Amino acid sequence: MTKKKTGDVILDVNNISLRFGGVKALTDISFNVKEHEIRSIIGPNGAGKSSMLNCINGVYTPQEGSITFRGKKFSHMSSRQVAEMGVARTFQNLALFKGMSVIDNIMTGRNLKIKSNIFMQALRIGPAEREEIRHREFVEGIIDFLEIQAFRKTPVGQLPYGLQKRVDLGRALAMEPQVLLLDEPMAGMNVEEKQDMCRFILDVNEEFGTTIVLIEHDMGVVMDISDRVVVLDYGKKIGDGEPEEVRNNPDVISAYLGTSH
Ligand SMILES: Nc1ncnc2c1ncn2[C@@H]1O[C@H](COP(=O)(O)OP(=O)(O)OP(=O)(O)O)[C@@H](O)[C@H]1O
Repeated sequence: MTKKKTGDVILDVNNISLRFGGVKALTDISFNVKEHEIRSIIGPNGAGKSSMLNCINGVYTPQEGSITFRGKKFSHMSSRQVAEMGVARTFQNLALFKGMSVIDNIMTGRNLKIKSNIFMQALRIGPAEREEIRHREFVEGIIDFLEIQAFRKTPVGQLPYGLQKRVDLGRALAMEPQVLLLDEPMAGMNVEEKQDMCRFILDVNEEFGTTIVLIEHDMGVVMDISDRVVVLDYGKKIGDGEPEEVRNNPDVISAYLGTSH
């Protein structure tokens, strides 16, 4: 297999520590993510993976450390500011509007891009109407890409779980992100749904050049699609490298087998 070409560092996590009262969720974590890379974060339950993602996208503010995005360093940033910088996220527990249609859910991902004010949008006048048409066309493109045309008007709550996860991915893609954070995109899926999701993640990465940071428990998937993997255990980094390197790391093996605790 030819080695994929990745670019410069787009996201640099520097010495992040995060505590909740007495619980050390993350201790002095550093790693970087390169442009166009699929970078996975793995680790046993409670290792700190979601906390790490929450620090990157501004949900949690770490007590120590900083995150540099395209050379711009920040230690406190709101989720909105992070989104405006081109970082989108999907959620472990879906954050969709169950009563709304697929198309309307994906449209919510365009919110940051909508320029006309609420008054103009409500009346659908002039530029607001043209803008809405442009955004809807963009969203239709995502619906085609994710092969969910048949469900465009279906309320999301009526779809099987695997398709709801796909809609969540569509909502994140509607933001046209440079970096996409995926929190367990395949959790709870059957084998076929996992294969589909894998294909979409690879296509997003290859066709749009989107950098992907992935949390996933399925080791087969992680080892198959990741360029590099960072491993956390009890909030500490115990491994970092290409899949083969990580797979053979004795600390990683013992963390997964439970022999180190
Ligand atoms: N909001 C919170 N308040 C208090 N403790 C928290 C909070 N979020 C996470 N923690 C704790 O921080 C540690 C890391 O949790 P986190 O959810 O980041 O791990 P994880 O690797 O994503 O786990 P899982 O694979 O089970 O989703 C755990 O001990 C957890 O209980």
